[in-house]
Amino acid sequence: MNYPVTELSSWHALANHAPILKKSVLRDLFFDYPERGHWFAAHGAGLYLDYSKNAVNEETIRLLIQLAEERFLPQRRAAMFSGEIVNLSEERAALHTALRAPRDAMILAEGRNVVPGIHAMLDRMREFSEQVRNGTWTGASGKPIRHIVHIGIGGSYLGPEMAYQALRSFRQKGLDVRFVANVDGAAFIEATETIDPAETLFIVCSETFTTPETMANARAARQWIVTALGEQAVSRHFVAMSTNADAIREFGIASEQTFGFWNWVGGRYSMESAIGLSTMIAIGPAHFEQLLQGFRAMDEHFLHAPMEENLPILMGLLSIWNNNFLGADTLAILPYAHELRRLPAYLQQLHMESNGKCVGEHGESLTHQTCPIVWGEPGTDAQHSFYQLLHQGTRQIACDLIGFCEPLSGLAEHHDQLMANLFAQAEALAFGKSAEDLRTEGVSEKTIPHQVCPGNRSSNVILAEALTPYTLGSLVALYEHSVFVQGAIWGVDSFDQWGVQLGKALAQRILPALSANKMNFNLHDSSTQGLLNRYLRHKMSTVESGEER
Ligand SMILES: O=P(O)(O)OC[C@H]1O[C@H](O)[C@H](O)[C@@H](O)[C@@H]1O
Repeated sequence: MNYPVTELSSWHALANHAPILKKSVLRDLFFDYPERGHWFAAHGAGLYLDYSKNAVNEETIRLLIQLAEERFLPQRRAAMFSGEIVNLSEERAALHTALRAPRDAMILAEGRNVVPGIHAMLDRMREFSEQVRNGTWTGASGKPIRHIVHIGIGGSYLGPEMAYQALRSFRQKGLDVRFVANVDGAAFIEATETIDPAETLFIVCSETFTTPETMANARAARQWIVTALGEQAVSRHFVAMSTNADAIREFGIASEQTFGFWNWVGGRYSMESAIGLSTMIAIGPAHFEQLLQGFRAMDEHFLHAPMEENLPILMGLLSIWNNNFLGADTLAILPYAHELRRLPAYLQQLHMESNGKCVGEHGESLTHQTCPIVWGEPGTDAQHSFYQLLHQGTRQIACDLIGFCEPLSGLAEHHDQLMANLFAQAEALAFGKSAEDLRTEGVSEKTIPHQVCPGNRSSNVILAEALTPYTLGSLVALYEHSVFVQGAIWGVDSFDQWGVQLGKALAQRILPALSANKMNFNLHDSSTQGLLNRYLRHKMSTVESGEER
């Protein structure tokens, strides 16, 4: 397993095969094989994946599957699902799939079945959610809760916010959820300035319960409640999610209002754990169960579908192909659904924290490219900003276009227009527009070079019937497993994130100097010191002149 992927025979074969596909034109591939759109497609767990507009042929898929086998993907997949230690650097299992396992499943972590604990937690979440939703959980002054403020960052925030937006039409009316992640005080102020503390419940989410941003916002929230309602109100207005029960107790939140989870669930894989309490309160336990079923259905598909029909395996392998062999080192996530506008941000963390690594899981330096840069915006908005570069820029950019057959709004005509754009964009990316086409249309010779769209831009289209809790669960699990597949091929530890520690540590070193207005202590390089001095000079001058806002 510790063998560099670049030395495998399938990797060499793919490298030799790539120039043929680089030279091929998608137009010709479709011309030579008119049924291509039908055959280069797969479906499972409510999702349809059309990958025919990637620069691949049957030989490419065969070699990619060979690569997965040579990389022991089926064995690695089994190891993850069965609770083996797959996060080697932290010596942990990665058992997010257990979070959605059925009640009667048995999954062992360190010799103990984790499923009963997960369902006990889900039962408590259900009970609490119902109380908040039906008004029997009241604030300290007896008023029902109308506002939830979810405090957390990274994996303790991006999933819940994405799901809250995505499942807008399933939310309970009269109960809103706001999110505070950034340590910029503006985020807290914006979330709380128009709401009544007596009707507000804070959900503090942090796996470690030590993350400085989350702790600063939680302290601000505590102060906000205490100022308005008194110290005794804290217990009615706070709940917390963490693996660190001691830290929660120290913060002053009682164990009855604490929902734990486990260190074998990584933050970016935790939106269906207790971290999803705000989602459950917003959409209700029944819809949350459908979300879990969607996750579960994709887990089953990933486990059992043959590789050539397996959506996460195909997507993961295509990403490797586009990135490592065709040079498309960024991936644009383009949801054609207003409700999925936070999906690109969610998928950025999922991909880039998981696979943005330059060492392999055994500490060896890697010589091949790993995670693509993930970015994106919803269509059609993005068509009017960066699609110019997708169509005519100098780079190859892999695109995932995601759409739904049914509208969520009552505006059916809008939906046809939205989906027409999705289908058209995938077509335009693949086939472009040639000089001959333009000439036939009578375009002047002078502007032809500017109007030519070269085409041959790879894209996947993911289509589902409707954006429901089930579909969302399935979609998220599809990407989780695709990321796992890519990490397994590259040989990285997809479940640690050591790279985020350094900046955090340096910030903690700088903070005391800023708080104490201390200048010129030359602990830093000239650039950092210059910036600190400039910041402090301005801070001190505004304090002295009383100009502070
Ligand atoms: O949930 P927490 O412990 O507060 O961590 C929040 C986030 O911060 C860390 O720095 C990591 O980058 C993320 O993986 C994590 O999700």
